[in-house]
Amino acid sequence: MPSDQTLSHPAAMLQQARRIVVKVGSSLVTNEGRGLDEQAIGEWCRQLAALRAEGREVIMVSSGAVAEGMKRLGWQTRPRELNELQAAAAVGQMGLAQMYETKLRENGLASAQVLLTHADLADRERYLNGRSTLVTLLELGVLPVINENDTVVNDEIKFGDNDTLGALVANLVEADLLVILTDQKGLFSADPRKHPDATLVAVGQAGDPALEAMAGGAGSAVGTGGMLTKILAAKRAAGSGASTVIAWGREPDALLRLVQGEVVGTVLVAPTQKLQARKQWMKDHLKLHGSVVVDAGAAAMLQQGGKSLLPIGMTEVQGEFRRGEVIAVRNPEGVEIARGLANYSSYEARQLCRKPSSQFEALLGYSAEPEMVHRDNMVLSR
Ligand SMILES: Nc1ncnc2c1ncn2[C@@H]1O[C@H](COP(=O)(O)OP(=O)(O)O)[C@@H](O)[C@H]1O
Ligand SMILES: N[C@@H](CCC(=O)OP(=O)(O)O)C(=O)O
Repeated sequence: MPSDQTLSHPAAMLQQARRIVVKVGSSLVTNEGRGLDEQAIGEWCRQLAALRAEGREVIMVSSGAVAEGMKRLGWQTRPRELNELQAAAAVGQMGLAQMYETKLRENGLASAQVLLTHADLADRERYLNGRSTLVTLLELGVLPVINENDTVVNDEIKFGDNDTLGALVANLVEADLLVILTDQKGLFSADPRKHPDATLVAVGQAGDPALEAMAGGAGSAVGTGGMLTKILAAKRAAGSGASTVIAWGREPDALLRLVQGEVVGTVLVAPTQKLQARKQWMKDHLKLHGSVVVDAGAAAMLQQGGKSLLPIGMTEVQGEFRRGEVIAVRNPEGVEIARGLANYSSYEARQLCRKPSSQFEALLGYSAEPEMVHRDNMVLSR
């Protein structure tokens, strides 16, 4: 549970956020459907560059492809046919990517376009691939700009829900903070478009069912998820220990003020810390598929050194598993000391036992990660 201290004073949590996912909705990005809002995108990119300069890692999740595509195709009303929505998304995504690339470059940042589907993140192997690509981009100082891959899926444009994608990305990279920028100042006690006397919620606990009751559907013609998907996204993000902020996208310096500890909009604090959340997730969601036995040196590196497991320390591979499945790591006595996601299948792992990474390419025919289980995907057993 967040301490009462964090709930009443979330400043320290905001200041300490190192890895941040920022999501902006269609209505903001496209000026309520009137076309890409160059000034607003430029403003966010300026702030993102400032966050990077402070050493924080940032990922942008941006909607707006359908709305921009409709404008480019001269469509006044949102089509009902899914294939037309998908076509509009394909047209609009070109403009969206181009605009972010230009504005980020103006602020000295390299960018990358990443199009994802929910199914990509549900599949264990693709999850690892997606995670490793995003983490590599962050390490390279490149800012990933993510949207749904609308060409091949249509659930998202049907339900219009990039808020969920933002939360899934926060889960994927184990972000500290998810910031959802929208066209309202935050979560109000009721939809402010219908209830002008509604009051702004400053701080709450992610996952609190009372918040869901306050949230209504979308208020604009281009936004689709409304506040409920944002509240549910906060709950989902909290599953990996990320807190969520819902704030107005045109609030001056919103991102910069947040990381200085100011409560801007609505701050929904995650009830569990990242490490606890990761342990819980491994326990709840994943079935154990096999084990690797390691030598005493490797066991010590894991238990005391805080290191990843390298194949050179492995002595035996037990059971059959695929890349991305959960395996146990056992010490020479057979006692489980850790659990984590395997970077290699059991077939590959048997070839890599006791081998240094310099030989992986010759043994497997391709070069891949030096670790059998990366530290970020591992929890120590007690
Ligand atoms: N309790 C609430 N507080 C604030 N906004 C709400 C609430 N309930 C519903 N809304 C509506 O949600 C809209 C934001 O969602 P949406 O239009 O999907 O935006 P976006 O494109 O940013 O995802 C607001 O314009 C507002 O009308
Ligand atoms: N991925 C699509 C739709 C996503 C969407 O509508 O989300 P949102 O505006 O955040 O509620 C797009 O870029 O238009």
